[in-house]
Amino acid sequence: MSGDDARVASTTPAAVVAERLRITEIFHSIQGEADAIGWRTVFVRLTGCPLRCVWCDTEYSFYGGDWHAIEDILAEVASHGAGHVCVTGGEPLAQKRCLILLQKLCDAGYEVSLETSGALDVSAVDPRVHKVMDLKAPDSGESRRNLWSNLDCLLPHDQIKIVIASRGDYEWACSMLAEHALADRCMVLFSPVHGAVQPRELAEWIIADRLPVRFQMQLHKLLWNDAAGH
Ligand SMILES: C[S@@+](CC[C@H](N)C(=O)[O-])C[C@H]1O[C@@H](n2cnc3c(N)ncnc32)[C@H](O)[C@@H]1O
Ligand SMILES: Nc1nc2[nH]cc(C(=O)O)c2c(=O)[nH]1
Ligand code: SF4
Ligand SMILES: [Mg+2]
Repeated sequence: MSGDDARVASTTPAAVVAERLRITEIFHSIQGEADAIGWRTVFVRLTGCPLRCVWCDTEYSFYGGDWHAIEDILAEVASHGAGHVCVTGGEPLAQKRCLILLQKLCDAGYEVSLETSGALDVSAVDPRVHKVMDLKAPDSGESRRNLWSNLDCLLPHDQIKIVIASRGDYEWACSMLAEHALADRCMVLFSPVHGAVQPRELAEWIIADRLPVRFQMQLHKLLWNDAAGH
């Protein structure tokens, strides 16, 4: 194939349709986490995750799912008429073509957020995307997976989230806050593991220590208990 043929082939509808992602669910709800909390949002949950946080609330996204063409995902997102889209998982960045989805969602004019574990390189994520990047605390069982070089890829509109299961996790989070000057980089969120640490206890620790972080609870769990698809 000549160079020109290759260019034509790469822009045919068949090639576009070939850009597929494995998806667990697409649903329309109220954003329950991070800076866009409260906005009506369409969630695109990608299947698969290389981590196994012990308290993970979306284990149902580890396996299964269905292949969807990116153009079909865009059409389904549009059908809900929301201005915000949240790409989550599973670990969305475990599928390389997630980067294309993020770019196309931004091109379509949505306010796009990406929930990511912090274990995979975020450097190629479209800069228009608001990254919500976890740092995994020790009780998750996955803190060795934190990719610390990701911190230098964060933009002022991004967020760092630490999900806290115990006083030990809290103290680790305080150390990371100081050691990596986290609050100077972007907004930092501390969130209790649902059903583990008492939310009020975490709130009181933050107040007592005068931390420059934003306390966060998962709003969708208050609204709909633990129901999937919300
Ligand atoms: C299910 S994860 C999917 C995206 C990505 N794998 C990650 O870990 O960020 C989305 C968010 O839910 C949080 N999360 C998962 N289980 C939780 C729980 N039991 N309590 C509080 N937050 C939880 C994660 O820490 C993460 O911030
Ligand atoms: N309502 C609602 N808000 C969310 N924000 C982040 C979620 C996630 O699972 O990543 C989530 C979710 O599952 N539901
Ligand atoms: S990285 Fe995210 S999806 Fe994967 S196990 Fe941890 S919380 Fe669950
Ligand atoms: Mg969730």
